[in-house]
Amino acid sequence: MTKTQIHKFGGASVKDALSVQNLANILRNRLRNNFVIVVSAMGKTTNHLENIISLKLDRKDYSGNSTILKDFHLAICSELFPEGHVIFPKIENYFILLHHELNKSISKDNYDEYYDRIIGFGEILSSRIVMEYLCFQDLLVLWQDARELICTDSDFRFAKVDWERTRRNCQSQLKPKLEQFPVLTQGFIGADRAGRPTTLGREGSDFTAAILAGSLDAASVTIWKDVPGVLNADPKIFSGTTLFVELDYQQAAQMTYYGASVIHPKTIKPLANAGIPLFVKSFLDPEEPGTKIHARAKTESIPTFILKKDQILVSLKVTDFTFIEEKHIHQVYEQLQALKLHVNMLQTSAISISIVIDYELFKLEQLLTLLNQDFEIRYNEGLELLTVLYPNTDSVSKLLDGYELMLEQSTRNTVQLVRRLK
Ligand SMILES: Nc1ncnc2c1ncn2[C@@H]1O[C@H](COP(=O)(O)OP(=O)(O)O)[C@@H](O)[C@H]1O
Ligand SMILES: N[C@@H](CC(=O)OP(=O)(O)O)C(=O)O
Repeated sequence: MTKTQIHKFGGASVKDALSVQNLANILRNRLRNNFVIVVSAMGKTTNHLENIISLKLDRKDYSGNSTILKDFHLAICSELFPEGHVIFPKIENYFILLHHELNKSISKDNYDEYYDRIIGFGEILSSRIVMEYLCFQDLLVLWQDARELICTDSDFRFAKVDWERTRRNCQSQLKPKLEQFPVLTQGFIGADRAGRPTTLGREGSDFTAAILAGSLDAASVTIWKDVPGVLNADPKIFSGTTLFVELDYQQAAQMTYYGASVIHPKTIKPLANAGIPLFVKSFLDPEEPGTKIHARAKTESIPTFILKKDQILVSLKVTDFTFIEEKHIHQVYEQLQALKLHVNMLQTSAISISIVIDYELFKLEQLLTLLNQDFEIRYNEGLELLTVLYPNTDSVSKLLDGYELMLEQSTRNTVQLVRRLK
């Protein structure tokens, strides 16, 4: 029996009608049974849905934004399908459902659960359009709701996978279908044990592909991107980048840990555990080999640059004339964990702790409230965290031109700079 292949197409690869046609062309000679297609929301749909949610939270009118989103999807369908195709009433129905959900009440207390009920509409719309288009092109695929497969806890927006149940669902529900047909499903979304929609964290569709691969003992995962593969820096920010032909799991995981957004950070672990290779390929140049991430890769230690924007540097100073001790770090980390905030960089001195965190709605003010009894807190927003792996003098010297250095940390193989535009 042929082993399953998983192919994931992100927002950029389904951002308009031409992209969907390109996706169909990529799949035309590849589709077979035991083949799973995972798709994300089209283009920037998830960001648009996030805007709608925050308008709703602020009790502002979101109807114009929702009309724009509907027209965006209908316009793509108009280019892909003839008038009267079944997709048009389907899209209308999804937007009726979306409005029904949006009409429910939202507050800071139920924000995360509300968010997960709304945000997954992007993936549902996209997967339905892509599936109908493939079938319309005589490329028969079955549509599968990922919420029936990916079982999670109820930690809305950051749900953790229940691996055992997910594997059971994949083996009992998905595998029999796959033996006969290719199946198309959504990334990013799942459901808790009560069937309530959950999500795996922003940009989590790569992770979905890895979860399905692990649960189906797949042969490989391919994620299709708008870049030639994994490069030593984001080509949208840095010039003269170099393609990694191969990476081992550890090097790839390290890059994603520091913020190389080409692969979601949780993607590598399930694949490494099962020894499943990950291919990162360009949907613009599908016959090019891209990057292969696997256990026996010949790795290159070339300078690698990773930039994280929207960073906040928080400095917490003890107020009782003691020095920083383990208990202070423990206290800070406990509150960060409660707020689900991840520390991108930590530095301690005699009397203060400095942490660098991502900007997250409401979170900074909550952190300040939780810690301002015991610490004098200062913070700077709108910063960048630049990590250089395998640095050399040449590669680091120019990184501060035009920037003010706020914090620096180096090890033998890593330099991290927190910088602010002058
Ligand atoms: N080291 C890197 N190599 C290649 N691309 C990178 C790297 N770091 C960041 N990127 C960015 O990742 C983007 C692709 O990932 P992403 O936008 O998440 O794709 P999608 O949402 O379509 O799955 C590229 O367009 C590029 O700007
Ligand atoms: N659509 C979701 C999930 C995702 O993974 O998207 P993409 O594959 O386009 O990064 C998001 O934007 O967060």
